[in-house]
Amino acid sequence: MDQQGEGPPLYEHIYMNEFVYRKHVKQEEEDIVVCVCQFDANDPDSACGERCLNVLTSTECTPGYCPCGVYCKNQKFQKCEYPILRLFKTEDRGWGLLAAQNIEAGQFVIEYCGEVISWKEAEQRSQLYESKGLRDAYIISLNGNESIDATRKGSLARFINHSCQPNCETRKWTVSGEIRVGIFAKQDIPAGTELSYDYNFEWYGGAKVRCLCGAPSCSGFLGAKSRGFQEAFYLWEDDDTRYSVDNIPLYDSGEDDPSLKLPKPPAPATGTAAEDGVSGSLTSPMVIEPLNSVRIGSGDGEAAAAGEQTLYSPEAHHQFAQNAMISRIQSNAGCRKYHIEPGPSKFPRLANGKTKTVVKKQVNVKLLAESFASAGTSQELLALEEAKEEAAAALEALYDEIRPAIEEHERDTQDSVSTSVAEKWIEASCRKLKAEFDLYAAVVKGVTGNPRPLRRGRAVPPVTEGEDNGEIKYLEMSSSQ
Ligand SMILES: C[S@@+](CC[C@H](N)C(=O)[O-])C[C@H]1O[C@@H](n2cnc3c(N)ncnc32)[C@H](O)[C@@H]1O
Repeated sequence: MDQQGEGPPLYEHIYMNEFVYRKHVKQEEEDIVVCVCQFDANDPDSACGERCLNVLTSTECTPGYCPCGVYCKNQKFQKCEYPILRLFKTEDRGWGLLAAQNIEAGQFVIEYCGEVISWKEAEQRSQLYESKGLRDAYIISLNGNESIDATRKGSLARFINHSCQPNCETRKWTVSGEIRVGIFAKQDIPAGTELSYDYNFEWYGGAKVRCLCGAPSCSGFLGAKSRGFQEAFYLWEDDDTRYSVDNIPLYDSGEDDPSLKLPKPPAPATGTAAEDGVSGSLTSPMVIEPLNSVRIGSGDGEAAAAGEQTLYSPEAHHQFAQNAMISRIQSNAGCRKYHIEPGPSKFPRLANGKTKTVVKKQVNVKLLAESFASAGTSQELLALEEAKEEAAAALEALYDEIRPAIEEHERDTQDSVSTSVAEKWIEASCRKLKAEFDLYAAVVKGVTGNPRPLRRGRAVPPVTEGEDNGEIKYLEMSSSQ
């Protein structure tokens, strides 16, 4: 929010991205895609309207090359063709941006300009801004390697606030060989309406910031729907009720053997995470994603209390960045095509489209194995558990390895992941599934074929008279029986 009291926030206004750590791509002539539109004075859509090949691929026409010349309508980023917008001070979210004229659904509103920096630089700057107490986040993710930082230099787009029910959305366009981020109207926006889009905040373990968008579907906090945030704060979500770490009743380990007991369902929340009073700094990069992306967020030091990484150590940041990447990739086009997911999802989708956060029950195989009388079964279980863990680790490692490839394909070409990457992934997933299957099959086999409940009177080997006091007894058998 406003760092300078009542005055306008200090930043340098720019109309184009500035390249800080590298030069702007120099587009070769043979790389320029020329459309086949022909200007027709009677057809307003003829000069690079919706049918233009470049428009269809979210690429702007290059001045001097477009057959429609000065009539070309597909150079909106380059010509800064924005509707009239007005900066205003909101009551509770610092500055915001208004439509000062009616805007039509689909209309290009403004480019999100700033300094194009590497992802590493974005991490460092985030830490710096955090340490300086800057509360507002202006860094967005541009592609797998780069971000746009509008903190010091930017366009008016830097003032658009987040909403969980936004009237605008972000889209990526290719302009002269570079990807640029535009804000587009999702719906007709009457003059005087505040503009908003969904930030898809990346959560790095920073402050939990209450979302003040006021939408009925508001998620409570900026980034609350991000995977990392949910993992840190929510264990369970039922329709509109979220059960956070704070709400889970303490389990009394003295009651019985926890490994053999299912977790109790959480008690109804009295103060869900969404009700915690929080404030704090927020300098984590935002992620600008294609429309089908997962939301990602920003958060706070409670993560540390919850056993998560602490704020902004390089390792911690890397860790969170990885988690965040996983969230994004889960829903990108390439992964949908090949059903690539970063392991079994902790957030299954409900019929109403919401996610349900469930705690995966951890079976303590060691204890389970001990409860089988047969030493053979025990050993088999332990060996299979080891195989399962190895396969899971291999899958995780592979995921980290192929993540940049998936991102590159998703972001730069909006295309699917390459077949070889997908095949590698499928192979590793199968290996892990097989290891899991073998383990659980062995457990079942151990239960059905080994510790078999026997009662007197059945056609089973007899037990000694007097032993039958109603208790279930187990008979030692070999696991192959
Ligand atoms: C890109 S800036 C938006 C402009 C900002 N309001 C300003 O005064 O410069 C993003 C920051 O605005 C604030 N913000 C944006 N949307 C918000 C929301 N829905 N609820 C609470 N704070 C919000 C947060 O501090 C966020 O980090």
